[in-house]
Amino acid sequence: MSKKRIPHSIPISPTQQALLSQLPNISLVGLMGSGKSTVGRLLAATLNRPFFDSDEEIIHRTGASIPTIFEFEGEAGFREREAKMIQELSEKKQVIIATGGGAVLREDNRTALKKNSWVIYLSTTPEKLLVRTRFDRNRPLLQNPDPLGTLKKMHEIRHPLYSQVADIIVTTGSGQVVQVATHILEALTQKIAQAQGQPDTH
Ligand SMILES: Nc1ncnc2c1ncn2[C@@H]1O[C@H](COP(=O)(O)OP(=O)(O)O)[C@@H](O)[C@H]1O
Ligand SMILES: O=C(O)C1=C[C@@H](OP(=O)(O)O)[C@@H](O)[C@H](O)C1
Ligand SMILES: [Mg+2]
Repeated sequence: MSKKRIPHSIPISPTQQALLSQLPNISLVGLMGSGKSTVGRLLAATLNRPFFDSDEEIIHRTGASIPTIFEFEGEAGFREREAKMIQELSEKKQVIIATGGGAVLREDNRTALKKNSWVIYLSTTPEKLLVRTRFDRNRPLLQNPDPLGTLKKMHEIRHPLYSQVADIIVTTGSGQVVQVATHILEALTQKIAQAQGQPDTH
């Protein structure tokens, strides 16, 4: 798969920047490979906000990789660490948060995310997700003989939870990372302008 160059940030107008600066936290949810980490980083750079990736924070705190945590503590141990991290990150102000794909499984996590965030669900087909994740050994739940079947099952279970928690649903279909982030910025601008009873700034 050819690696597309992802820019550091997306140019936006000062008016849009000012409008978007009024938003609370922005949290990204969705299945593995939907782009939460990649798109989240780009949004954060564009909006000049700190970026926190739940998985990366866990790795940083424990000094262990996600596969190692799964190996020694099982999925249950990882979910405990994840829940603590989601609670902690949710308390921050004006940040961008990329969650792990399974964060929505716990009601407490969903409540925490909703409390201070506008939540964005990056929705993609299991087939597309497989293409994006198939050579990545860092997702222990997909290291089995039927990762597509796993992604389909996860989609079935989690899609209602992602949808339930989301303020904005973005179907990332064939759109590349920059297009997805641009679309999110437009959707956020429209939504905040609406909330304030102002016309859109485009
Ligand atoms: N919209 C997209 N189009 C193409 N590739 C994408 C898109 N979103 C993410 N990717 C790629 O898919 C892989 C997984 O993305 P990542 O951000 O780690 O997903 P997540 O954090 O949701 O698991 C990365 O290589 C990333 O560059
Ligand atoms: O969907 C999941 O259950 C998981 C998703 C991963 O994060 P990404 O969604 O960023 O890949 C990571 O938290 C862990 O491997 C479990
Ligand atoms: Mg991620």
